[in-house]
Parts: sequence; C-alpha cells; structure tokens
Amino acid sequence: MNDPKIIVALDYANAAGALALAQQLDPALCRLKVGKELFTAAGPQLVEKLVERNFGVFLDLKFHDIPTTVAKACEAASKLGVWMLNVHASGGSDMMVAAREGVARSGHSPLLIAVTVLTSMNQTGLSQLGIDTPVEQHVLRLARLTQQAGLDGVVCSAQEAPALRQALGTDFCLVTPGIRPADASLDDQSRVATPAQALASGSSYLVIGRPITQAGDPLVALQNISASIQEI
Ligand SMILES: O=c1ccn([C@@H]2O[C@H](COP(=O)(O)O)[C@@H](O)[C@H]2O)c(=O)[nH]1
Repeated sequence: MNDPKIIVALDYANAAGALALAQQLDPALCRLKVGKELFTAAGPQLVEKLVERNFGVFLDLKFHDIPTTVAKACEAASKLGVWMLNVHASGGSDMMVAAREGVARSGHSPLLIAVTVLTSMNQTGLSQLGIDTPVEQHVLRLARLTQQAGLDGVVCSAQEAPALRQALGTDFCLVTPGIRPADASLDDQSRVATPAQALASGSSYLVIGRPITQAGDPLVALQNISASIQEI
C-alpha cells in the first residue's frame, strides 16, 4: 500500500487557503496536517472535506487535559475519519490510556500518538520548566510512557529518532516536525533536520509546513523535497 512519508502542515488562517493548496496536491504523494489555527478557524467541516478528497489527515490538536475530557475529545476527533490524532505525553499515563479508550469507542481506528517535547524547545526552555535532564533523555522517557500506555507512536524531533528507534522498536511510529531543507530558514524551530537526515535517522513521517506553504510555488517545493528523499 502507498504510504506517503510527507505530511504537509496546512497552517492557514482559513479554509480557502488550505483548500487552495490541497487542490494542487495528490493524496498519493502526501498527507495533510490540520493544526490549531486552521481547526479553530474552519472547524470539523474542513477536516471532513479533506477526508472526502481522500487525503490522510493528521488532526494535530495536541489534547492535554483531564483523562475524561481527553477521552471524549479523542472519540469526537476519531469520528471525523482522520488518519492520525495526538495528545501531549506530559498529560501522563492515565490521560493517554483514556485517550486510547476514547479512540476505541469511536468505531474508527486512527493512529494515536503523543507529543514528547516540542521541536521549538531547546535545553534552556526545558530547564525553565524545571526539567534538567538532557532533551533526548526526557523525550525517551515520555516516549516509553507513551508506548506503555498503548499508543502508536510519538511526535519528536528527528535528532532523537535514532535513540527512540533503537529503544522502542521498528513498529513504533516517529513523526518528526522541525524539518528544514538545508538552505531554509529555521523560523521558531530549534531541533531540526533536513528531510533526508530525518528519514535516514528513522523517522516514520516528516511534518513540513512553512518550507512548502510559504514557498513561491508550494507544489514545486513539495516535489523538490520528495525528490530529495526518493533514494532513502
Ligand atoms: O513538536 C512539534 C509538534 C508540532 N509541530 C507542528 O508542526 C508544524 C511544523 O511547521 P513548520 O512550518 O514546518 O515549522 C506546525 O504546524 C507545528 O504546529 C511542531 O512544529 N513541533
């Protein structure tokens, strides 16, 4: 089965912008991510439209709340027919187990993953939260907790992917944002890798937003990135 590795982050302010890009893209070549900005502006209807157009949709709402609330949010999100959804691993084991149960109740079977440490954060940002362990160790700790709670994978940076792959096995899904082609601006990302480095490091899926959506020609940017990972 075709399993596109690139997830394009549709970080747009409204449905029109997102649909205009989706119109140019092929569901066989990429999946799409709907995050907090677009979902808040355009709602579940936009997600359903993208699903109807046969795109695999990653609903990136990063739920983080008490277990009952997260379970119900995950149940509702799963009913939209998305391919993947997520919670924050820092919500803890009970919250993640509840999320798993919420997905099961939906009658759908999207991948359920958990965010470890945001790719915008560095060691200083983590220390400001009172976490003085090295970033990679903290990511690994949260990823182990995620696996033990029965989730399918994590969001991490590609820099941690080799350690996670070794510790957690080949079936555990590693979804990596913070992807930047060699000449691209880092924007607010800290823990970054090129598309080729990310795949070679063991990433399952690459989340790519601004290097595509803010390119002069987003389709050409996506095609160039796809070509750069063909041989890996
Ligand atoms: O740790 C995380 C978790 C989620 N994201 C999301 O991925 C995209 C990245 O967009 P770029 O424009 O390629 O930086 C964005 O939607 C984030 O919300 C992340 O970057 N890091």
